[in-house]
Amino acid sequence: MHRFPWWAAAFVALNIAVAILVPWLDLHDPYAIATTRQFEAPSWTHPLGLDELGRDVLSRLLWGSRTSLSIALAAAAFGCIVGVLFGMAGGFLRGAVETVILRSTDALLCFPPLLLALLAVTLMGVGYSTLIPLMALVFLPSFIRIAYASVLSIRSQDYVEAMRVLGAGRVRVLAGTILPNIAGPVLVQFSLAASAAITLESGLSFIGLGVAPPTPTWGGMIGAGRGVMQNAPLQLLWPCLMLTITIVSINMLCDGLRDMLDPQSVPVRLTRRQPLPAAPTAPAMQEFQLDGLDVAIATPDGRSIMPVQGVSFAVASGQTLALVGESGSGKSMTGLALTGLLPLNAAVVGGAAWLDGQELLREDETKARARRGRDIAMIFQDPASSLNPLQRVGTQIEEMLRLHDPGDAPPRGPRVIELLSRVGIPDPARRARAWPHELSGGMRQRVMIAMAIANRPSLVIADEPTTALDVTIQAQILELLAELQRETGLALIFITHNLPVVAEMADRVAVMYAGQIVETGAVAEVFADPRHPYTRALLASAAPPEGLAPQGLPGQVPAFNALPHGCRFAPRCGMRGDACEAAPPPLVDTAAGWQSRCIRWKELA
Ligand SMILES: Nc1ncnc2c1ncn2[C@@H]1O[C@H](COP(=O)(O)OP(=O)(O)OP(=O)(O)O)[C@@H](O)[C@H]1O
Repeated sequence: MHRFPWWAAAFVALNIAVAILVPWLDLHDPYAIATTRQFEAPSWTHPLGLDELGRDVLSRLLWGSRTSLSIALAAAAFGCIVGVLFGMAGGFLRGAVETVILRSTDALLCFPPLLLALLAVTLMGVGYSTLIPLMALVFLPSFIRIAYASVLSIRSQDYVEAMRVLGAGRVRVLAGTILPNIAGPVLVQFSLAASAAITLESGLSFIGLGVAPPTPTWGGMIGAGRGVMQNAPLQLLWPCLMLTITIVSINMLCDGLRDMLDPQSVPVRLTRRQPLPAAPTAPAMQEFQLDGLDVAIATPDGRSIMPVQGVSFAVASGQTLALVGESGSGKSMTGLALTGLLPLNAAVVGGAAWLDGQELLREDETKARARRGRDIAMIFQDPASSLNPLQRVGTQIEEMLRLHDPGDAPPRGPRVIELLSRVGIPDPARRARAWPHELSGGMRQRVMIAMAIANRPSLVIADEPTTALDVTIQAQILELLAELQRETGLALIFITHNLPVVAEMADRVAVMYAGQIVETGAVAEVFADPRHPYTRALLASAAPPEGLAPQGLPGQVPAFNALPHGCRFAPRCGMRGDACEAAPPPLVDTAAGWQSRCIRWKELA
């Protein structure tokens, strides 16, 4: 669960309420002087005692919060609203508007805040009407910069473009789509500005440039307390304490609000229930073997779901295992669990995996990191976002080599060119110096493959590696993967939705449904005679018999927090019977190396 900082919110709310209601509170007069009662100790009548002029400290502290908070919050809010408006306009409209706004911001930044304060006070005198616009001006550039940079980074995102394609006007796109998406950094900046404004106001009051005495302010109280701190340290303690707690609370509150606005900002961490039990002895039958993998994900309501449950398979050296299934069936989570790259809110909670006889799931992060890219490599779906846009492709491949062979290795340039040439990139010496954006999608995926095989891994996990490419390029990339596999003998786990491709290039297939394997076996056998109704339905929707249109599969994959008690596929299955809904079916052997999770598989054959 996102932990909202309730205590911080309560403190800020209380502080603001006191600042507003202080004239109506039953407090001593903060200006009433009693020179004979200087520094009187705390008592029931004066809970925080009296100050150097015999004035009630509690009353001055609470009246001080009215002064300090009103100036700080008004200045930060004013700077925030104006700064965000200008920053968004500059980032969205670009051109002359952008130039004028940015150059004016630069000019403002040339004035040191203290110098600006001295100038303003000299010209306009001390007081609210000077401090609020002055501080707003000091914080304005930071808001303009934050809003401008955030808008620049998201203005070309697909979801912003989609709003424009749908016909939304500029104001609507700015207010409805861009503003909520830049709210996180703006809120953080607001908390910093509000805290800085409280400190600045206190600092100015401390040196006599803020609100004029005898008006109570925290800075004024700190200034007075400093002079007597040897004899009456409490005079300094109370305003400092108030200042510190207020600043910490405002920062925590703004961080909490940012997390609430952005569901992705702090993923819910899964509380690791127990460490994994010791792994059974390595079966070491195949290059790679996975046994009973369970992955749990924490949900925002504080519970957890199991998007991968009891998944087992093996891949021999030089073989390809295809993981297929509808979207959300747990294929990618399985791949990420094997590489130790699960999101923060997910964890492996059961099972064991062996690669070359070494158990992977119990390794600490240092070992797992050393293994990634060396023994296990992963190829992702979209080469455009997998390559670093700011590094030449040759440098990125070199980096991959250096990561696993640091130190005085022989020059890596020739190996980079050899790798580029091996993945079919023409003129590799020149292409090594290209930026990712200068290459086509197919070329970029070839570069990703070159990076994946650079350290000669034993296992490659390719997660829909051709989905982002056009059909002709898809065929070339698949052919390249098959060739490399023949050459190097690597074991390949191929995650895909494309069943004809599976038929073409995989040796074995594991069909996943709602987090479980429902059928697994040799591709030729499973595709010719599927022994689970889900496999049959998938095949019918992908490659229908001659002359028939593809048949869709009615219904939806069940949500992981509302799984059926019995067979997970039963609600969509034309063959379901009472027994199917009564208990979860086990994965049973239907022949050697061929398993199905259907209790009626014989009727299918
Ligand atoms: N970061 C996350 N936080 C919460 N739930 C997640 C997260 N990532 C994945 N899931 C959930 O885990 C389940 C399995 O997701 P996974 O990405 O493994 O599916 P998939 O079979 O690879 O789907 P696709 O083919 O669309 O990539 C899905 O229901 C998804 O909603």
